[in-house]
Amino acid sequence: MGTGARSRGGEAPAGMRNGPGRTGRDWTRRPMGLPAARSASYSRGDGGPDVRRGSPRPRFPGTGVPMGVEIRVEGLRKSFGRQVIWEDVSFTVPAGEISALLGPSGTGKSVFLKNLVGLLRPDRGHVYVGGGDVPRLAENRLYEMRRHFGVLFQDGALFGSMNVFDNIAFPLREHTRKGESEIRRIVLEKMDMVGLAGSEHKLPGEISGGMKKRAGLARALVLDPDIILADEPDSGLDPVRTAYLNQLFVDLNAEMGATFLIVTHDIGTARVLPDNLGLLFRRGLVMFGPREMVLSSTHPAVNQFFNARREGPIGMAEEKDLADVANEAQAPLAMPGPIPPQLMPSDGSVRPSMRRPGAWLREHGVTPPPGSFIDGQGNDWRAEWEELTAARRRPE
Ligand SMILES: Nc1ncnc2c1ncn2[C@@H]1O[C@H](COP(=O)(O)OP(=O)(O)OP(=O)(O)O)[C@@H](O)[C@H]1O
Repeated sequence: MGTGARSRGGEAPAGMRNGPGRTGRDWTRRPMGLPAARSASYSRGDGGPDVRRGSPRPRFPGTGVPMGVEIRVEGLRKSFGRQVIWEDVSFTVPAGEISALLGPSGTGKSVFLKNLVGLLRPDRGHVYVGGGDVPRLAENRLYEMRRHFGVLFQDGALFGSMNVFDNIAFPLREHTRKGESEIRRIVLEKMDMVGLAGSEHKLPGEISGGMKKRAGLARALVLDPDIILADEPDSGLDPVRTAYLNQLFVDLNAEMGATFLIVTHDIGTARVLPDNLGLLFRRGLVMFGPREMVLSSTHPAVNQFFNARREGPIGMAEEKDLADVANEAQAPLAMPGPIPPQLMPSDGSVRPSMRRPGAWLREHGVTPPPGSFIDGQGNDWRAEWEELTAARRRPE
């Protein structure tokens, strides 16, 4: 894949350093009560540059990689009739980074993505993207704004009667005045990127679930979006296909520098793929922040969810009986599982937004859970990082 240079593998970016100021942690101590946080803010700016077409995209410092656009969400609330889905959601999806949003079924993750692109309107609140506030954009500006998003829907959302090529070409024919030869060049390039070369003439009914997802992803990429939203891209995929898809996201982010927000139920994906993690629960955003912050958290819902445990406030029907939660509160605190090394681009280069393993923990005086950063070969990535990345950084 591409030639863009990138080299900043280092500490957490400035705006991400405002996590809780904790000191060394005793893993056996239960935190005082259930934190009731409904929102988390890791704002890195004012909504980013104006991304109307024609303005040059900023680049990651010291690299040739263009940087995507941040999404800043403030005080968002959404209900359907009397059903409040979530409220007071505030956080920033950092530009050019990979973020993942998780939460028990029905907590409104898909509804949240639809609010970001203006397919649904919130009751109140703001979604700032590239100088505009999505819920308040007039229809023509909203149409223009959507060109900055590439959206991968759960099932790929392909038109059954069109072959793969025409499905992927659809946004180019709909949104641009490009000629057919230019469209062909772009479509084949994106098909190649997602490993679908040679499948142009197949109908969606003739390809596997994984191929449909990749076709949906190629279609999301054809307008060179600044932001890619993916709604459960791994649903229905076997673990091997999921691993390939995750690697593809990492490689695409390394190549394009776009901002990725991925909704997933897959804890394995959440633990190794993103730079940032968020959890929706109890009609709000419980936590959003750097992967190491979330995976080392002892917040009961966060700890329970990201370690896939039964013990904690999340029950089968979203919330547990309060008596059960009170009983469990007597038990010693379950230690977060080891934080795995983050997935590297397949060419071994360093993505601009990747942080040195353990950087956030060290900066905040948090002891890593035992066994953290050890890969399948037994290498400790905190020790190996400098050596490995120095050899693998691409020249500018
Ligand atoms: N257009 C709509 N009208 C009314 N209710 C809706 C609409 N869209 C979604 N909902 C409701 O909003 C809630 C959240 O749905 P959503 O699909 O966003 O959940 P989710 O977290 O993505 O779930 P899952 O993980 O199971 O995919 C559900 O109760 C759903 O029924």
